[in-house]
Amino acid sequence: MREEVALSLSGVKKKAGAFTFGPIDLEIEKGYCVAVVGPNGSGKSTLFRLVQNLTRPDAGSINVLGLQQPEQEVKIKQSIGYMPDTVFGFEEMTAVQAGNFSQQWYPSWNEDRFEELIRKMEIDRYQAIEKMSKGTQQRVLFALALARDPQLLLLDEPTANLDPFVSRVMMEEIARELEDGEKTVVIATHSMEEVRKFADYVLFLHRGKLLGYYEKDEILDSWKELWVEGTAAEIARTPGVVSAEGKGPVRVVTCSLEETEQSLRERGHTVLRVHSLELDEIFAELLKEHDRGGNHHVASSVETGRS
Ligand SMILES: Nc1ncnc2c1ncn2[C@@H]1O[C@H](COP(=O)(O)OP(=O)(O)OP(=O)(O)O)[C@@H](O)[C@H]1O
Repeated sequence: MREEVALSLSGVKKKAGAFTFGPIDLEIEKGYCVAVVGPNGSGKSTLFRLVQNLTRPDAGSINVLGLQQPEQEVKIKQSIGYMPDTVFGFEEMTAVQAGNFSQQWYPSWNEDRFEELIRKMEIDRYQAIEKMSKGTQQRVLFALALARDPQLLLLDEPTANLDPFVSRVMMEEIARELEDGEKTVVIATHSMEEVRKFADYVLFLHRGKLLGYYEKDEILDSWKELWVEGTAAEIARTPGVVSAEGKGPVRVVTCSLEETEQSLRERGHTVLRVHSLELDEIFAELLKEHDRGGNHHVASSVETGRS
């Protein structure tokens, strides 16, 4: 049976000055955590803004939890807990005032949860948000997003400016949100620790384009670094090989370990060692490949679904 879709983008495109987002086709299933990773300016925040109709697309359609943008924008907003990367709209309020303001708009608002988060995040209840440090403002945004008890949480670099202690508390709270598998959580992040800890899927963005949408465990299992006897030129043509560099032994990066190993063996190459790659190393390889003009992993990876 087809799993329910939390978020679907079809042919979505947005031009903003010199930057073009998309066109992007994407489906995120309900109940999973997706990490959106990409260099500065790759379009992570733009994606979040498009989903909420804070930015209007030039083309394409966006569906959130079965509701269509922009026709059902209000219902969509009520189902989303959005933590933006900066405060906007209620800077003069205190955290408590911002909470009171929010609960008028969000029927699922959970005041007990808000109070709990204020306490755990050590937020000053009576200080104006504009007077708070950047990190404390982030804590408020986080508490406001989670207290909405949303079906879809969009977190834009949640721990970016936080000290390690609060960062840890926040990560525990994110883990708690994911516990019952009911919520869909999308996190834009530069933190590979967050990706490792939470993500079921990883969505790679680069210059507004989708470089790939992968199941995290699958990408970690299939992308490997091999050290192989032979020459880079002959090994480069092996199925699955993304790059082959150096001489005796050759450093090979594959996106399809089994296929590459089998093919190398059949052609008489000895694989000396196989190493795991970190997600940021895989991303760097994807970027290099994209810049070389090859993006043959993208189409298949976007279709990759949970079995
Ligand atoms: N309102 C706007 N008008 C014009 N350009 C914009 C606007 N908002 C964003 N951009 C541009 O869109 C591009 C993508 O920005 P976006 O904030 O989505 O990237 P990001 O991946 O979230 O970056 P970061 O990791 O730095 O947060 C950038 O080139 C940015 O300058």
